[in-house]
Amino acid sequence: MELRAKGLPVPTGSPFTEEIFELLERALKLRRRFLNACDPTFVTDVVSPLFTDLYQLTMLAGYLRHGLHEQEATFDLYIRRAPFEGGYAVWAGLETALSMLESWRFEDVHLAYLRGLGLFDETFLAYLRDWRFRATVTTFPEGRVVFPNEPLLTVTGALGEGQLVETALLNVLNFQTLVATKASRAVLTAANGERAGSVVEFGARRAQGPDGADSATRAAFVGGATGTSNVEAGMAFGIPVVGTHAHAWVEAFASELDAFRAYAAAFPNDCTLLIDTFDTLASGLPNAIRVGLEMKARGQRLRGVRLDSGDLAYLSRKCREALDAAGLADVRVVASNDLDEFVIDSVIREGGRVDVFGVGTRLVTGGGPGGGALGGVYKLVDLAGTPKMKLTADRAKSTVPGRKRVLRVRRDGRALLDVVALEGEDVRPSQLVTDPQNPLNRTRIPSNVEVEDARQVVMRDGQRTHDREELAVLRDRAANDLANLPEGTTRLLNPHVYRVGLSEKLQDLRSRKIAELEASLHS
Ligand SMILES: Nc1ncnc2c1ncn2[C@@H]1O[C@H](COP(=O)(O)OP(=O)(O)OP(=O)(O)O)[C@@H](O)[C@H]1O
Ligand SMILES: O=P(O)(O)OC[C@H]1O[C@H](OP(=O)(O)OP(=O)(O)O)[C@H](O)[C@@H]1O
Ligand SMILES: O=C(O)c1cccnc1
Repeated sequence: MELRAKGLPVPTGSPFTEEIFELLERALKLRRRFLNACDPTFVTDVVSPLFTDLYQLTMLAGYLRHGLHEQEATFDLYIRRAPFEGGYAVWAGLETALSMLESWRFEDVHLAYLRGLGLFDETFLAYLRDWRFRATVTTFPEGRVVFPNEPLLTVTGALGEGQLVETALLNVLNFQTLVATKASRAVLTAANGERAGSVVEFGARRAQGPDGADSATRAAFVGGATGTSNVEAGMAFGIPVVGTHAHAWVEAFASELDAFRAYAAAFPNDCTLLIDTFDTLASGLPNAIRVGLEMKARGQRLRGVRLDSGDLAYLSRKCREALDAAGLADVRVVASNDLDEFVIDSVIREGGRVDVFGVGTRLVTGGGPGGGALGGVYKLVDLAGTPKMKLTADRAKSTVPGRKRVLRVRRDGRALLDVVALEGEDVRPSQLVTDPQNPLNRTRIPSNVEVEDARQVVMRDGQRTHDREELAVLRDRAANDLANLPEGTTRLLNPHVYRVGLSEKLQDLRSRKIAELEASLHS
């Protein structure tokens, strides 16, 4: 039928009409703003306001029915643990999330689908038709280094608006923060080398779907990767695209030498040769050196050689020695093959001479111990001026009620600790702060420090309060923060635990609330 000609799948017996498919096409176009956090002109496929868990919609319909949807609610988004058993996280995905909040509208096609579920009445669907995100968002700037147990992002506005965006906010911010943090770990480790290496991201083929790949590329760049092999993300976000060639190129020619010469002829200004197709030291390296010298004689430069198997420390040293001895000291050694911060660390400790680390799978999937997913949560902490909290069996892990501010305490520019206080509360040196996970662990804010608000309002009435920030600004912010943490905070193994403390008033509120809830449970 005609609809098939449009390339859209038509389920057998589908109730969809031609008109609805027109609407679907329009909705798909609307989705295109989402990933495009840094270049509003770029068009890519994105998510709609149906990117939510069904229970957000059922709760919202229920709030509407009971007249609660307009009550002013405050939700805090936070993490309970730093990813990768590390000491920090790099806050990423904010621009993406804000683009989404700004653009979400329920189109006819969405409403038609929801109607078809048979769960919702027309009053609710009419409410959704006019639904806009008009709330206030307060958060850390993107790229900032952040810590567990502090509100990273706070939404204040109508209950019905704050509730609906939970799933998408968590999805975007959890994933990009995970990947940016992973990237920063590889980048900091690589930078410790004798010839400080850089990290480029090679993960598209192993990422969780195309949108996962694009988001991961963006986040990896915020975390300090210098380039990507993902061309779509390169275009969307203005990230430098980089690459070598694959084994297939070598296999496609009669010999490795022919393949190298052909690549050099095709890309004289950007030629990095993969030297492990047959035998790295006996064949790949000598052939690459031969081609490098031929290029040099033509006034060109072989840019690099890539190692993709074997002991990368040993082989990179051998490459460096042979390249230097041949007068090709400016040819860089690129390494890839299941890299992560731990392999990079090992290669460097063993005297490896790698200039560029191409990191794929373990970066874009945020894999490794303590990784896989970031467990950020989004909790209601105040409703119509009444602080709210959720109790857990382990009382110390219960949520922290109330509307808050977060302060970063620095000395000589270096971050020392973060204080979570009540909104409007004055925070000064020498005040006591309490560990959110252990009320017995208290400390005083030191003297001779600067105390600054760590978060700012980035969206008011659903509109951004600032222009979009360039990706390069976010990345510089992350690099600068990472360089100004207490010693040991970025260590891979058993890092220093950066202190986050609750102010006295906030701790009092939390204790009172726990006592109240416990009393009501036992009455
Ligand atoms: N010096 C090193 N220290 C620690 N790990 C290393 C070092 N060199 C390489 N590795 C890692 O060792 C693992 C095994 O690499 P190796 O090339 O031997 O096997 P492979 O991955 O099966 O090879 P291939 O990709 O050719 O199938 C890879 O994850 C690689 O990142
Ligand atoms: O190892 P990653 O960190 O994911 O980096 C990307 C990998 O992708 C390519 O390999 P390819 O997909 O061709 O397979 P391979 O593992 O057999 O080399 C490349 O040669 C890297 O090894
Ligand atoms: O350009 C490369 O070398 C590359 C790209 C993707 C994956 N692995 C390697």
